[in-house]
Amino acid sequence: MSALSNSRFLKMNGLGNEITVLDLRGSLHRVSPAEARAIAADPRSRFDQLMVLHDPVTPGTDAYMRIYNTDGSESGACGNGTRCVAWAMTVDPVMSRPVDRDLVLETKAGLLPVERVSDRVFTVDMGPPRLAWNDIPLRDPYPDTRTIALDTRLTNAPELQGPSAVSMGNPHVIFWVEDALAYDLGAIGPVFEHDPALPERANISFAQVTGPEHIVLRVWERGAGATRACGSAACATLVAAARKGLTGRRAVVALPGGDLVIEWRADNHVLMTGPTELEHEGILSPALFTGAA
Ligand SMILES: N[C@H](CCC[C@H](N)C(=O)O)C(=O)O
Repeated sequence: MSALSNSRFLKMNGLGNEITVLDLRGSLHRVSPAEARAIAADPRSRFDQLMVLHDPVTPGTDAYMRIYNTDGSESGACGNGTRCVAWAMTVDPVMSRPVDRDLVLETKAGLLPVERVSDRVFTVDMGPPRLAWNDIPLRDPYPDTRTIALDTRLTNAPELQGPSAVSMGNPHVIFWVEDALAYDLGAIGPVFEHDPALPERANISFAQVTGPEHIVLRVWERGAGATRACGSAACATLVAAARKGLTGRRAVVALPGGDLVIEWRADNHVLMTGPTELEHEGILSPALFTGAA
């Protein structure tokens, strides 16, 4: 029987980005890719990202998070999921613990301080963007990642060239487009996600800059597909837009699920503000894990 059988979970969302939160603090179990896929396969616990809480690693932090995509792969960042975890750790009667300061969460990519703005709204300090080609990572060395080249050329969308690349602890490629709604994400997203110039694949964004403080964004997520919102993509896009002089350092990023406010502060940290929503809680059925080791 899996150590996860009968574990309590929260099904949440951040702007429609489907998030399942699982608290493994106090346990040494590490969710396997097969277990993550099994949890995703049940409609009650379905997720774009599974956020797993572990005991804190770095002194002064409140939890270490592992982040899984629908396909079982792991990511270093998930903005919408981090807000959901912050809600769970400050409000949920089972997961919350008293803290007399703002939460600090940790992932393999670094520390994420979180501030509660109102009941369900949180600001996450997503840290500094990583702009060097080998940090994103890209296959080819670029002195400047504001414009890169992928191997993929689409005959039906030849304008999709020269995207920007940014890491927010996870890799993002951003295409600048006239109309973000014009693209069939399900058809073209996976082709770019798996481009040979992206050694760890990437989240693929289609960004339409509609003003110096406004961007319309659609995202095909690595390992999860088209989602209603992607917080780290919104951060990566604002950084890339500001670097290209398309926007200032603060903008509203409009995603299918709603708006995020993103600010690239003078100290180089990127702040993301947005809502969270609890849908329901549940218990992982042992039957889910038959055959998933
Ligand atoms: N939805 C998440 C990002 C997930 C990124 C993941 N698909 C990856 O493999 O990097 C967000 O709100 O930031």
